[in-house]
This record gives sequence, structure tokens and C-alpha cells, in this order.
Amino acid sequence: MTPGIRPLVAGNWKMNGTGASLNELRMIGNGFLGGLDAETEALVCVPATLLTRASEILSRTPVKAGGQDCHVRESGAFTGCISAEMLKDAGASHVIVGHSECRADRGEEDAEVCAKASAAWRAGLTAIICIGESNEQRQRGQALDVLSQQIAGSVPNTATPANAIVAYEPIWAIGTGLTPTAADVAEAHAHIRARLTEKLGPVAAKMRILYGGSVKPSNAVELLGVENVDGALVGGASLKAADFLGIAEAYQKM
Ligand SMILES: O=C(CO)COP(=O)(O)O
Repeated sequence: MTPGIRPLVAGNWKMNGTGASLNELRMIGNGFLGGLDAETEALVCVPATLLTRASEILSRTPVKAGGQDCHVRESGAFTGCISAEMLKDAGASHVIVGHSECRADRGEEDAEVCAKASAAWRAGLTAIICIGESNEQRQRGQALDVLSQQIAGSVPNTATPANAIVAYEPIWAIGTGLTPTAADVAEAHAHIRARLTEKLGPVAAKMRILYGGSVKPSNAVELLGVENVDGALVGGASLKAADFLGIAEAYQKM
């Protein structure tokens, strides 16, 4: 946690969910409506196919709906792609950019991630910019250097706490049940805060830095309580309302 920063618990449904899953989303929305914790912000990034319905369901709750990726261009001959403007039109408030699964599957480089963050702002969305090292990079002792490079290349110089959120997702922790120790998370997040401050100046003190990778109710208090961890980006555990709400409840136990 960082004093003065309102934490964000964000779900990333990835390529999961059809209309039948919207009941879980309804329960997530109702959980926050029931006064879960007014100090905690919540967001669920659903597949684009569900965005219109999700944003309609969540519009009666404090929970926001987001997209999971966007194209850098506003429109054009890009079959199968979705622009930030389209996500905004469908009800998104945020979009994830640079997720390690997109970087790996589509060969996405830092410069493209940076352009996607700018595209998000053009459309009026907040960009959640993902960074994180692989297991090999960690074993070679390069984790912090990788984070420095990704921040240099993926975070636009015009990023502010209002339009950008950084998510630290060590690739080896995603979907594996493995998590870094609290000390490792603290080191990575302090490093990210320091590099953001070098790049953006004092505003970086107010920028949210989320942790992502195998967050679940049972480890949320430990991980979210770490200094400079301003919320979570949750994959698998965001698909079940009880788990997602259980993670958000961690803030009431601190
Ligand atoms: O990639 C993630 C969120 O973007 C994390 O996924 P898991 O929570 O399933 O490990």
C-alpha cells in the first residue's frame, strides 16, 4: 500500500467468459454495491465480446469494465483488431496493454506497448501497462534490469497517475500458483517506483503500481500489504465472484 493512493483490484478474464459468465460479474458488482470497501476501486477487464453487456450490468455498481488490449490506430483495415475508441464506445474505462501473453503471442515490443498506451489516452481510457520478467531472466539476475528497460520503452513520457497504471506481473507467477516472496515484491515495486520517478518526476509518487501473478484470497493480505503495491491485477481468481471479492476484502483486514 502507498499512503494517499486508493488501491485498485482489477480482474483480467483473458479469453474466458460467455454470456453465462455474466452472473459472476453481477455478483462482483453487487459485492461492491454492498459496501465492500468504499476506499477500494474495482475493475473487471472482460473479453471484448462481453464488454457492452458487462458495462451495462456494472453501471449500477461502483465496479468498472475494461478491455484487455487495443490496436494503436483508431480505425482502418486491421481485420480482427479492436481500437481503444471501440472499447470506449462499448463502455470501457480502462484497457490493459503489454500483457506478457500479448507480448509473447504477438511478438509485441515495448514501442508498440507505448503506442497502445497513447492510443488508450486518445480514446479517453486509462492504460494499465504491464511489465514483468521471465523465469530465465530472474535466474540470470536480470529481473530489475528487465523492468527498467520495459519502463523506459513501454511507459510514455506523458504518463500521469490519472491516465496510467503500471502492473508488475512476473511471467513465471502468472497462472502457476507461484508467487514471489513479499521481500521480492517489495524490491521490484520500489525499483519500479524509482524508475518511474526518474522518468516522470514527482507525479510518479501517486501512480498506482499493481501486482499480478497468482493472487488469490489466501495470499492477498500478504501481497497487497507490501509497500508500493497499490492493488492487484487478478487472472484466474477474477472469474469467480467469491474469489475476486475475497481478494478485495484483504484491504479490510490490514
Ligand atoms: O496475468 C494475470 C493477470 O493479468 C495473472 O493471472 P493469474 O492471476 O491467473 O496468475
